[in-house]
Amino acid sequence: MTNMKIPRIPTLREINIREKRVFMRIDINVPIDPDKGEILDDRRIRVHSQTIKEVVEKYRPALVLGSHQGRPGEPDFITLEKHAELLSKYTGYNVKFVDDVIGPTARKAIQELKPGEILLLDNLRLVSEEIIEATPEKQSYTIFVRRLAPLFDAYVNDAFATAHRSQPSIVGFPLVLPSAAGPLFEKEIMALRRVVESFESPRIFVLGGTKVRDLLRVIENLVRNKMADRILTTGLLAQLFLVAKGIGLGKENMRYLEEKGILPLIPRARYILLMGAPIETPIDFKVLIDGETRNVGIGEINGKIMDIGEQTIRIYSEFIKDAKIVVMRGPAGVIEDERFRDGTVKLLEAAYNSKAFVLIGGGHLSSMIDESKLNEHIHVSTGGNALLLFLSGETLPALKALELSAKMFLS
Ligand SMILES: Nc1ncnc2c1ncn2[C@@H]1O[C@H](COP(=O)(O)OP(=O)(O)OP(=O)(O)O)[C@@H](O)[C@H]1O
Ligand SMILES: O=C(O)[C@H](O)COP(=O)(O)O
Repeated sequence: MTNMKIPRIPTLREINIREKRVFMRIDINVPIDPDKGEILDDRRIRVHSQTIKEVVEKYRPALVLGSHQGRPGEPDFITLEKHAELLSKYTGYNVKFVDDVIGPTARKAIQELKPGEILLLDNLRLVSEEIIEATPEKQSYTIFVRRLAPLFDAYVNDAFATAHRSQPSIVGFPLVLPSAAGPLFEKEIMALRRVVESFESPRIFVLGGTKVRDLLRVIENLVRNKMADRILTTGLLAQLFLVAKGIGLGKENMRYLEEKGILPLIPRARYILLMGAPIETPIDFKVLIDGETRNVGIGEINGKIMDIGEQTIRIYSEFIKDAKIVVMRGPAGVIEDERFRDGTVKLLEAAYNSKAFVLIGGGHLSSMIDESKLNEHIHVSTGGNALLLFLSGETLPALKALELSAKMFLS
């Protein structure tokens, strides 16, 4: 158990959105094929569609949806036309789309929306202010918020997966509009209580993917709050810790880590190890060399590391099987290529078969779940790093902003 307390946040039962004009922040940031620009997995869109449908049927708001997709400069930074088509398919409503966010076209579309209708704005990160992190107070003065807030009666945050970003669409609106957490957000917080308020151990965290900077912050919190018995590393995080341990990964992998801006994090990773963090690293990898895949031990790495190896899968699976709490975020390998999905799939299988309470987070990782294997011991979060930062003891900016909003509009 940790000394964390989960703040009370306003829900839809506490604000009036019936037939009102509502801005609902969702997170339909989904994995995108870097070459074709196609949506690789629409799980987040399906999950949000269910909630959107419930809200529209229950309250008939004129509902304006906003989400980001990717980050400027990355291949997955695209506009949201395809997202709107899938939202229409899964909600059964004709979800209108406007290729604008705060300009005159968007504002006109918002003002013309009628109760029971749904409009999706374009990628919120097309507005430069949206990629800047600042306090809720500062964000409430952005052009973004000042342009759109006057058009709405209320704001709903259903984007748990972006709750760790102190960006205008997450923390700016709650200070100027009556606000609440959406149904999905509320459900995520209930699941997290199970992990935070339990004594059960061993508590295993399986951390992978590429958002290494975010993950180091999580690990530092986990160590400080004694939240983890073991941290099993995969993805680029595993490579960083191996380098921090002084294990050579070969030129090709070092060059890749440099391109991804990961090498400057080596001292921080070394410090985490010196602090005695329970970090486990792979003992073998699946590599790509001259177009062939091979399983190699960490003493003999050549070729490009693409997934964790067979021995590591076996050892990590044992830890997962014997755990009481398992938290997983980020894939173990380059899952866009089916040759490198074994690590991710096998660790997920260990989680399905474990007696532990399992929390699975992250867009790419969630896209690999076999939904037929899920059971009541498994909560699939829409959040990736938001989930982890919360679990590791950080106050999520979105929760702080909703708490401030409740004090201003609901007390
Ligand atoms: N060894 C590896 N080398 C290069 N890329 C890797 C490796 N292992 C995993 N990846 C990449 O990690 C990416 C996903 O990382 P990310 O941190 O975004 O995970 P996620 O599950 O989407 O979490 P979130 O939802 O928080 O983004 C995939 O695009 C995958 O190709
Ligand atoms: O996938 C996620 O973690 C959320 O959508 C946040 O995305 P970001 O890391 O680009 O802010």
